[in-house]
Order: sequence, then C-alpha cells, then structure tokens
Amino acid sequence: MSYSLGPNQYGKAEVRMVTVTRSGSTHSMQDLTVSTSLRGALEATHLTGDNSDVVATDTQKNTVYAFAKEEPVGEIEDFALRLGRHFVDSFGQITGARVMIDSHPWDRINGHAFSRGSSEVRTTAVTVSGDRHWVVSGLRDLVVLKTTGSEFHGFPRDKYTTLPETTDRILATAVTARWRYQGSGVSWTSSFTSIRSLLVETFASKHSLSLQQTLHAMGAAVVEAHPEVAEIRLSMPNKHHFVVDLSPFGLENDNEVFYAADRPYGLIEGSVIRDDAEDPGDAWYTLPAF
Ligand SMILES: O=c1[nH]c(=O)c2[nH]c(=O)[nH]c2[nH]1
Repeated sequence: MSYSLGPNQYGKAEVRMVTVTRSGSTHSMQDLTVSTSLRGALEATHLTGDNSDVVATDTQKNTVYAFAKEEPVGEIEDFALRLGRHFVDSFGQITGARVMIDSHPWDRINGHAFSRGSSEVRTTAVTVSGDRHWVVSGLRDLVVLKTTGSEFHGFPRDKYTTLPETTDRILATAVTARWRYQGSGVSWTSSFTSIRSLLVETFASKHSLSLQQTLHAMGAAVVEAHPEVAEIRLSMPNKHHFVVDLSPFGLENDNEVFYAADRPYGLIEGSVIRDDAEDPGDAWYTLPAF
C-alpha cells in the first residue's frame, strides 16, 4: 500500500482583534476576526516532524497584531493583502497565503462609546500566490424579509407532496454573498456599499416566483453594475414562514399569523459569472463552492 502527502495548509484561525484609532476625543474602532493560512514546501514537518520551515501559527497571530500597530488597518482587503504579501515575500518556503477577515459592525453612541451592530458581517478572503493575488469579498447574515411579492407554485406533485401552492407568501432569508474581484484599483468600501444595496434593493423589488429566481436576479444586478466583479456566489436559506391553521378555533387566517420555522430550511445556492470574467487560475485559488 502506498500513499503520499496531499494538499495541505495551516495557519491561525479566528484571531480576534479590536483596534482603536483616536482623533482627539473622537475614537474609531474596528472589530475583526482574522484567519491566516499558509501553503508551501512543508513536506518535512508532515513526514518527519522537522519544523525548520514552519512559520508557527503563533507567529502568524503575532504578525496580525503587530501589523495593526505598525500601520493603520484601513480597509480589510488592504490589510489582508499586506499580511498575505508579507508571508509570501518573507519566507522562501511559503508559496501561498490566504488571509480571511470578518468585520463585525458597531454603531457609534457618542465620541467614544459604541453599541454592537447587527449580526451581519462584512468579509474578505485574500489569496496571495507568487506575485499574483485574488480578492474575494462579501457579507454574511444579511437577514431580509418581505411580506408580499413572493409566490411559489407550478412545482411537480407526487404522492409525497403536501406543500400548498401559493401566490402570496412571506419570503425571508439570511444572505451569504461572496464576489471575486478582477482588475485593479478597486475602491473596496464603495464597491461593497453599492453591492450590498443592490442585493437588498433587488430582493425587495423583484417580484419572486421562487427564491432561486430572486437569488439569480440579485447576482445579475451586481454583475451588471460592477465590472470589477468577475463572479458572485450566493447562499440563501429559505427561512420558512408557515401560515398557522386557525380553523380549529373557528378563525380564518388571511396571511396574518405565521409560524417562523428555524429548521429544516430550504437552502438555495447559486452563482452568476460574467462571460468575460478573468480566469482565476489554479483551482486552489478559486472560491470554495458557496
Ligand atoms: O422558493 C422556493 N424554492 C424552492 O425550491 C422551494 N421548495 C419549497 O418547498 N419551497 C420553495 N420555495
């Protein structure tokens, strides 16, 4: 029986870091979760335990904190690019680095006090390899709901089908979106802000015959308006709201009282890819599926 070492990577996952910058009595903060992951000539540690090429995950964590002090963190994409570039350029045996950052929102109360924002998270995953890099940004847990403008009917019925057809239902989901940038000179935050509003506005305004159709419309709106986006992937759980049967109580329920089920949920996932999208190269550097 023979075998060999397969693809591998290693790093520090979920480094929690809060930074404060002060401009007189007005303070600003960033609340980040940073994960680093390195690839390269790392056979020795796996095969013999020789660690001479292993940049310790503890060192990776320290680098995150030190970089935040040495230069303002700025936009998460730029911070991730600086970190990834550092690992690849500083260590000959490290050929690839992926830095993933989640940014957790806080709302300002006054100059130096904040309240935790929604559970929505802004994300980026930057991969550096040789002298190339890929930036995949997105968001997670963008929870949206509409009380009308959603139908679901025309699906096949067999002996296991009980779902009634509907021409008016609640549609709710928690959007995870990731989009791969192409080209250069992207203004990360303005691109993010515009993409986020397109997702929200399309969800709200597009009359829905299925969550699949809504997902595709949301992705298409982004790709149409943003030439810097090569591809967008969306993962959208169908947060079912079932009309409660009130007939046992002699009451009619005219789409007014719902049971908000938390599981199971339909999970609708899909992507929209620009026809002339830049090739992301090596499969390792493409997005994980959804
Ligand atoms: O928008 C929907 N898509 C489905 O595929 C599906 N399946 C289901 O039971 N309800 C729904 N709703």
